[in-house]
Amino acid sequence: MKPYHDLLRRVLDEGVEQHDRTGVGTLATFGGQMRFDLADGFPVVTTKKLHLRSIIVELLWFLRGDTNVRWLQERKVSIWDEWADDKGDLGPVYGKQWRDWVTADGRHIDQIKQLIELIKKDPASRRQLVSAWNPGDLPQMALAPCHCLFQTSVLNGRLNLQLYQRSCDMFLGVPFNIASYALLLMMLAQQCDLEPGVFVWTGGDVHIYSNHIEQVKLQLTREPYPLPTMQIKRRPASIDQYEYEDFELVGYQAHPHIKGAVAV
Ligand SMILES: Nc1nc(=O)c2c([nH]1)NC[C@@H]1CN(c3ccc(C(=O)N[C@@H](CCC(=O)O)C(=O)O)cc3)CN21
Ligand SMILES: O=c1ccn([C@H]2C[C@H](O)[C@@H](COP(=O)(O)O)O2)c(=O)[nH]1
Repeated sequence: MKPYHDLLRRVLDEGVEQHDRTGVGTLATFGGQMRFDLADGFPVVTTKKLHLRSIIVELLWFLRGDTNVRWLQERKVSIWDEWADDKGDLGPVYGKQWRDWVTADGRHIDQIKQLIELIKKDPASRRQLVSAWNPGDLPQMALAPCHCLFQTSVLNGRLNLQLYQRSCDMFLGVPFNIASYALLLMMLAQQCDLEPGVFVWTGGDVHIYSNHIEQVKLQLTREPYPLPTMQIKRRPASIDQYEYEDFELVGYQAHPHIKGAVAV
């Protein structure tokens, strides 16, 4: 996870103080990139223990097309609670845009299904994109999408994926986002009979919240462990049929968890 530590260090060293929407305040830089070759192991932070169950359940929730937190809460995942209304709704966030984007002329587009069909039919296509950024729907969303666009590419029988994340909470959100998209890449590759390749993470406003600075400094004193491997124990018939029990992270060695408050 050297790219992650290097970027944390860069934000600490070069970040400028910024007053942000939440009122907490950040150290911010603009533009950053990290590359993780899945052949080198599964990219999960080892300098603090990550709660991988929340990450897997959240990804399955996106893929269900779900935008209500009840399904997450039934599985003891509370990371979206602060943004939900009293019915548990978040508005047309990721799940809606990925699985049921509604066009101006009333068509319903399943971007994930179309992506898989396109990768299989035309692996050389340079149009393998999924967007959660739907300007018409933004006012109804509880939070504008942070991981807003991703593209895949097939080279030498390997599926690569690049994410564009417009706003990046380096201490809390980004470790979740890296692991989540690495897992999505593995699932897409499995469904398309390809090997997982490189995950490229590209960030816009890359920041550390002022109440995470001490945690980040502690984290950077720790020596990373070798990366674990992620095993998908069966090949479900479609992207809709993965379950939490299908995933096993093997050999995850990590330093103790470090707590940090989420800025709402
Ligand atoms: N400020 C902010 N940062 C984010 O990362 C973020 C948001 N807001 N809003 C929407 C989602 C929700 N996400 C979250 C929210 C909370 C945690 C969090 O508290 N993580 C704890 C463990 C919590 C758990 O697994 O139950 C951690 O220590 O990583 C992580 C991502 C990512 N997003
Ligand atoms: O997956 C996610 C979701 C959210 N974040 C962070 C990035 C920002 O700190 C906030 C969003 O605030 P905006 O004012 O809408 O930019 O949440 C993340 O890192 N990853």
